[in-house]
Amino acid sequence: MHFATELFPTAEVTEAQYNYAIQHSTAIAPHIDQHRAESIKWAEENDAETVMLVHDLEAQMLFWFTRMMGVKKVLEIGCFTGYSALCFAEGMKGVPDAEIITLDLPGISSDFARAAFEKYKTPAHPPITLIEGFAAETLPTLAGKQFDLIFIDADKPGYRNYLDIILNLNLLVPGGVIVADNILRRGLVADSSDRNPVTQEGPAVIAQAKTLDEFNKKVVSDVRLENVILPVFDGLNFVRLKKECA
Ligand SMILES: C[S@@+](CC[C@H](N)C(=O)[O-])C[C@H]1O[C@@H](n2cnc3c(N)ncnc32)[C@H](O)[C@@H]1O
Repeated sequence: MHFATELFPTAEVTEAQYNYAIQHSTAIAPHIDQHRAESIKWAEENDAETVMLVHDLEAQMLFWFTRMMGVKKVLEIGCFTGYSALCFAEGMKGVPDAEIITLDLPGISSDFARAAFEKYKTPAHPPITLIEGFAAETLPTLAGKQFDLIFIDADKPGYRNYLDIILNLNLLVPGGVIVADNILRRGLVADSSDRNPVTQEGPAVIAQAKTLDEFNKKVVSDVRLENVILPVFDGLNFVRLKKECA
């Protein structure tokens, strides 16, 4: 049985299922929907890629997941316009001493994100601090801090190094979870043969997928970690640091 094609028989049915899931899942707060619309408009006007934003349903999932885990401290690698960071903030609304640190390169998307964090902040939401610079350089400056949830959604070739830094500097609390996005990269990680039409985009996308494969292999073979990869959106790897590693 071809599991995926049985469950998602055509592109139209898949789209309909995603829309159904969005409509029948707890709605995201209106200001986050508004920020998504503003981000898309901003991206179109500034020649940035709207595809960078997490999917609407993924936004609902990040909010829900933050709530479910009772998260207090979030680290995000890859802020872009701040959309996913606002989802985490909503998930931690009302949680005492909660905080979010998000990393990205200096530039206009970071300026836009910072303005949004200011615009949508309330006394009930945790503060969001955006640190600009190459994540490989800014991550080590967080030594001494620990996070319950780390969302990796930046440059794909960097994932493997970010994981090493996180583990070497104990940035993840034992029992904490890393959520790594895009780890199946449009199917290329599992199948980069000619069967996958994405390969026609050139060798760079295949090389990028190879780095994600290395990340996934490192995760599953590291005895300190336990994980599950879900083939939803562009692929999510949920990675938990075992408690006995404390
Ligand atoms: C997919 S977007 C993040 C989207 C965001 N999580 C959201 O859904 O709202 C990836 C971001 O990673 C940033 N990025 C790329 N390379 C980076 C690096 N070396 N260090 C820090 N950030 C980087 C990009 O500037 C971009 O804004």
